[in-house]
Amino acid sequence: MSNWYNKVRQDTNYILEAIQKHPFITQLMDGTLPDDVFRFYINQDALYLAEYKKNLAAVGIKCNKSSETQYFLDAATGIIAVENALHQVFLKNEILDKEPSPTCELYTSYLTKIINNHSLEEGLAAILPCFTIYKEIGDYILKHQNNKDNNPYQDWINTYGGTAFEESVNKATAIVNKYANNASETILQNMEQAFIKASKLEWLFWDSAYNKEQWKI
Ligand SMILES: Cc1ncc(CN)c(N)n1
Repeated sequence: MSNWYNKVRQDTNYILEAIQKHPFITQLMDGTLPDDVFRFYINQDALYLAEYKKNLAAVGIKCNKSSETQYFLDAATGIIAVENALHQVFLKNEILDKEPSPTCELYTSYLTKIINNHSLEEGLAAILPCFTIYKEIGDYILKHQNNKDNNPYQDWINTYGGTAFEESVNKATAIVNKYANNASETILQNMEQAFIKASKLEWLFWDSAYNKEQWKI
């Protein structure tokens, strides 16, 4: 049985490497990322997750098996609740800017478009990098950092490098692989395009946070 995720993971390796080398991630890893940049990111991430949660539920509802639907509904409440709690560690109930950055708007709108207007398989492929890339980055930082005792961003790193997140990522990946196994050649191509686009949007999200992206007008 072929493994769809392993193939697209290889095809998008260059995006993952670009994320690993991005100053947002290198400075997060060595603990020197400016506080205002991280807070900008957390703020935008809170806005992103509020929409992503709905997208997970929408994909889940379209799935054929009730266990798959249940998984995505649980993820929409469970994982997102963990991430929201993580945000509070850093934001400390500070009032959030309610305006999504252009990139945040682009990423959430892209997912909503694919999920609502395209096939279930493409929707599944589009939501997957949000799981897999964060796990990869969490694992990567945990493996390469040498400051676990005094990195101000350690709670963030531990969340995405942790086993609870890993289990959830593995389940999501297994569901997407299952649908890919039964998909036509055209659908497989569309799935790959959606996975690539969402992976690029992950890179863009960190880049936009690093530059504290604003609406130009
Ligand atoms: C933009 C983004 N992508 C992914 C994740 C991990 N759920 C996140 N918190 N934010």
